[in-house]
Amino acid sequence: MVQGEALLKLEGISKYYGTFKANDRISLEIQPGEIHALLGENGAGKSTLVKMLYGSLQPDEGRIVWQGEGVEIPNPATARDLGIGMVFQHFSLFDALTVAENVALALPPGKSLKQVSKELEEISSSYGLPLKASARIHDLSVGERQRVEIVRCLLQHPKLIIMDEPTSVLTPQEAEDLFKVLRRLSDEGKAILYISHKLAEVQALCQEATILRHGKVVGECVPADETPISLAKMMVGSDIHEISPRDVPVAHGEVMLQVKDLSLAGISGFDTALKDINFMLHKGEISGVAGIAGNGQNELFDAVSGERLSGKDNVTIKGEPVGHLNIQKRRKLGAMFISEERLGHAAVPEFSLSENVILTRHGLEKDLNKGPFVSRRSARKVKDKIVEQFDVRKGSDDPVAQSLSGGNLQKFVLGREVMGDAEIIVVNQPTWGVDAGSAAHIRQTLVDLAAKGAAILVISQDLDELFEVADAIATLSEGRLSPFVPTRSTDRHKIGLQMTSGTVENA
Ligand SMILES: Nc1ncnc2c1ncn2[C@@H]1O[C@H](COP(=O)(O)OP(=O)(O)OP(=O)(O)O)[C@@H](O)[C@H]1O
Repeated sequence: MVQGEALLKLEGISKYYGTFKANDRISLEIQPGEIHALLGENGAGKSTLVKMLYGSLQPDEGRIVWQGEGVEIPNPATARDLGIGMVFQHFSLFDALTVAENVALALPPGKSLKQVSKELEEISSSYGLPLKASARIHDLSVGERQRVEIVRCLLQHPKLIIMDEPTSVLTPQEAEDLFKVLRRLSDEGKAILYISHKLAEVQALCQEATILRHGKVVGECVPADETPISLAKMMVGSDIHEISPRDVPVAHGEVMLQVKDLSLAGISGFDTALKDINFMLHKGEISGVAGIAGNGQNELFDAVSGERLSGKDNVTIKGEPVGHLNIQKRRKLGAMFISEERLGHAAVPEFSLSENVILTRHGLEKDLNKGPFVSRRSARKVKDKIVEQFDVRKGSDDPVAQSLSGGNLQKFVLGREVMGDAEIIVVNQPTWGVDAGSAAHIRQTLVDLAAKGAAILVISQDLDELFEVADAIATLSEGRLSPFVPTRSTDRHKIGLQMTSGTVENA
């Protein structure tokens, strides 16, 4: 590689899905040691672009120049051989295996497990990413799992590391630790391509940014010279909306949802047991449950929604015991549930959007039911309404759910559930992977619904989000829920510490 030469140069890269152009003649340059942000709204084409760099998709047009030479990257193994590593947003580790076994699987064969263990412990301690080679993945926190991914990537000696929303699963303290590691990697000459919707962190960390809109490069900038608002404006092409919070403390109205003495053992070895959970959710109130993923969030959601049954009196909706009732019966009582896992759980991947409307809204929306039949025309109308109100971007009129970008599918699923007259809304990670403009829209929708009297429980790992919308916050740690405290009487630091301490007293 010639001195002063770009590490990576993309020249007019395009990618089509059918006739839809997801990347449109993208050009960008990354220098060695540069932390380069790739920004853009949901569906702007970021994942499509990095998949081509990692060899899991092939460009239809354009050239990838790596260290001064044109290259083809037919598969991830070639990307790794070239020195391009990726830390995935959805962790790709095997739960039942140890750290060393997971790492060994990604390395070329030939090294003994003992050798791999030694190397990984050396690299992990030298970078301040403590890990035990013999630990089983299912015993690790989400932050620790991310460390495994990073160490695994570092063992392949990458010159460029692609990171897709790495802090979305971390506490503020863990995110700070990660930034230290990334700055050190950059000082050592490793470049990082960093995708994030958190614009403040992009400003603190990244030296350069490329902004995509509708598959095209619409700008390049030095993030530190911008503000989160000006960055968001470049991405969206117009001003983004700021949340207008309710400034009056909420008077405690009628109890809409109550969870009482709820303890549930984990079903498999990998679930978290819920331990003596107690709380009340009142009319017009937004309560936020903070916590690091894997501390019982999904189990709590499942128990409240009826995905998993409990004792009859453990859960009540408007005073009626429902612990023994399934999710459809709880929906009929006016409650809506939006799960974290969009594909497969909240939406059927191979179904069109209108078919996905039918899934949760049949029996609730009058027009959808024509006697014993379902009206597809009405389902398409409901779909159009959601798409318009929640600005869902898609490649065709009624595409299958799995073709939407992550953030757009989230907007669709949330829109589907909150349309209509839900009195109680329970939502798990409402804006995970959603861009800044749409996240603001979703949060505003929740605040407005509460102002109209809905009782809302928001389970979220995003503390900024909870501080923006919630009237009261509790933390979930190792299956125990702390008492709710009014948001204005606590702060991010205290809640962040409580999330990691695991010593929370139950209410
Ligand atoms: N397999 C596919 N088939 C058809 N269209 C697709 C497919 N994958 C992505 N798309 C479309 O391509 C566009 C770009 O998607 P991509 O996932 O690259 O966006 P993104 O910028 O990474 O979004 P997000 O921030 O939501 O992850 C979207 O409009 C999406 O609907």
